[in-house]
Amino acid sequence: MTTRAGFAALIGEPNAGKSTLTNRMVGAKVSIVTHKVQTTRARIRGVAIEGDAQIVFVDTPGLFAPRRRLDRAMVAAAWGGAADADVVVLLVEAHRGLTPGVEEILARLEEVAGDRPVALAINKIDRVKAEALLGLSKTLNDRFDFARTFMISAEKGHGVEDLRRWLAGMMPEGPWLYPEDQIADLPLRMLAAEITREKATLRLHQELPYQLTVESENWEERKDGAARVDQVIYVAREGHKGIVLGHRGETIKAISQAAREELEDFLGRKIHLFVQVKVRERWMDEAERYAQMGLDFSGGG
Ligand SMILES: Nc1nc2c(ncn2[C@@H]2O[C@H](COP(=O)(O)OP(=O)(O)OP(=O)(O)O)[C@@H](O)[C@H]2O)c(=O)[nH]1
Repeated sequence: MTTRAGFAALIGEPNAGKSTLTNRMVGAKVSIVTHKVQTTRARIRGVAIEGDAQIVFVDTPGLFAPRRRLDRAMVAAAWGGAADADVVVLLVEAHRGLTPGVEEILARLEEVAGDRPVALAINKIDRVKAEALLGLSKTLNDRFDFARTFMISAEKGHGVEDLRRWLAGMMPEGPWLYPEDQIADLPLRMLAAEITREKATLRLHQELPYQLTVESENWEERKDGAARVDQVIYVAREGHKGIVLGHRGETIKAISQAAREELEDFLGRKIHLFVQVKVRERWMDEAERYAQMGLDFSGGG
């Protein structure tokens, strides 16, 4: 069987319905969390499976109205995410139409999308009359050469299947990017890995900033509502292991404690976090592989 896999970037103004749509396409579990994650830093919203295709929805955090410096960096990352994707979906709210915010996106869409196909999804069609929809579709299609236009209601589910099927067909042929049993909590794993990486970087005072990666290898839901998370901090050399461990393991203890606290705070639930250190000399290759997928775990910027 030929499999397909790739990345789809969802862009749109705040409130356009990106989370609700992801929810619909991916399954209920991740959405609650990814919605929160979306406002911060994770780059994957969720993974959908449609027939033999795997569609990875890439996040575009804080795409609009940058206020602080950090936000500007996030905006750049957001557009970067769109540029790395195989296909871009622009979500526009049916009842709001061509707002200044949508104008702003359209102005940069060509530059960002390059030769990648861009689909238009007019969302919240349950809020307007059919006549209004046709007018809006025409207005928007006059402004940009969309590969397809979908009329959807992410909330009610109308048109979502069509969109997902189309996206699946747009994915390049290739092996699936994530094992099926991991996709439900992938955004959680990534978030947890990013937090630990950040704590390690802070703690190590730039000693090994570009030379460690963090992976959440196991995420286990417990009956009592807590989760057990097993992570590995990978370093490039044997000698680096001691630096991360610290005297009598004090450094890694401090790192995992800080990471656990932030993760618990963020998710509002109890987390049992176990962090190990391992050597992986070829991690640079891995970092490159992730970069090709539009991800950046290396922190090397
Ligand atoms: N009536 C209607 N409401 C919708 C539809 N899709 C989303 N909404 C609502 O629109 C609001 C925003 O939806 P979200 O999915 O959170 O939007 P978002 O684009 O992820 O928002 P940000 O994360 O702030 O960028 C929520 O109250 C949704 O319930 C739809 O098809 N119809």
